[in-house]
Amino acid sequence: MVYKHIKNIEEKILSDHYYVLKKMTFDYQMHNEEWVRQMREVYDRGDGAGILLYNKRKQTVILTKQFRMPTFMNGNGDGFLIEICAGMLDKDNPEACIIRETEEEVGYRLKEVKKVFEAYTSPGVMTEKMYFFIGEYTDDMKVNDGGGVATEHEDIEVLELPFTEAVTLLDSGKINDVRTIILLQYAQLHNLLK
Ligand SMILES: Nc1nc2c(ncn2[C@@H]2O[C@H](COP(=O)(O)OP(=O)(O)O[C@H]3O[C@H](CO)[C@@H](O)[C@H](O)[C@@H]3O)[C@@H](O)[C@H]2O)c(=O)[nH]1
Ligand SMILES: [Mg+2]
Repeated sequence: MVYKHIKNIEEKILSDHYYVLKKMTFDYQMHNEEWVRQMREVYDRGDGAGILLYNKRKQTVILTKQFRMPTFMNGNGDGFLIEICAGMLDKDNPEACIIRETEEEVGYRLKEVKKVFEAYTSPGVMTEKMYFFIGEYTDDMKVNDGGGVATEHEDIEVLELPFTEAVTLLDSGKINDVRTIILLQYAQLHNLLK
């Protein structure tokens, strides 16, 4: 595909230790028609999927709590963050990924999930697109205690809490993960637990 506003794209790998950091240099035509040479560092760690798990009968949701180094480096106290269950796609499609992650991280085997939207999570810096889901869980779907993949040293605390409590955490600023904020607000907006 050729676009009129961008040409002469060069890419250089700056780091590929685990995921890939690239330096992208390109000519960009601004709205005033002037061409400028721009440089952007772009981190590519693939795409992801996340899910808000909810139970209408119990009026509960399932969230996770885990240590996140980038937040520890940037003002999040001890570095633990409350999040939706989420993971990276690896080679799966988004739906298969989120069903697998739900079993690994929180221990429920879901039969169906519903995709509610797709969004770029940090569009100035990362290529990542994330697929957002909601899914109903019931106690009989529980197959293990969750916690994440031991061999990868995942150490995930499973939080099952009343939806009202999750909303209180949201309103008091104690939920600081944007993906979690978005899905909890989605649940409020769409009366998911009504
Ligand atoms: N050794 C090593 N392991 C890593 C590194 N980065 C990630 N991992 C490992 O890779 C696995 C990733 O776990 P997932 O559950 O698949 O991903 P996630 O970290 O929860 O990512 C989710 O949330 C991110 C937001 O923070 C999203 O960016 C991502 O798309 C996804 O939704 C974990 O076992 C983690 O330890 C690294 O630099 N080095
Ligand atoms: Mg995860």
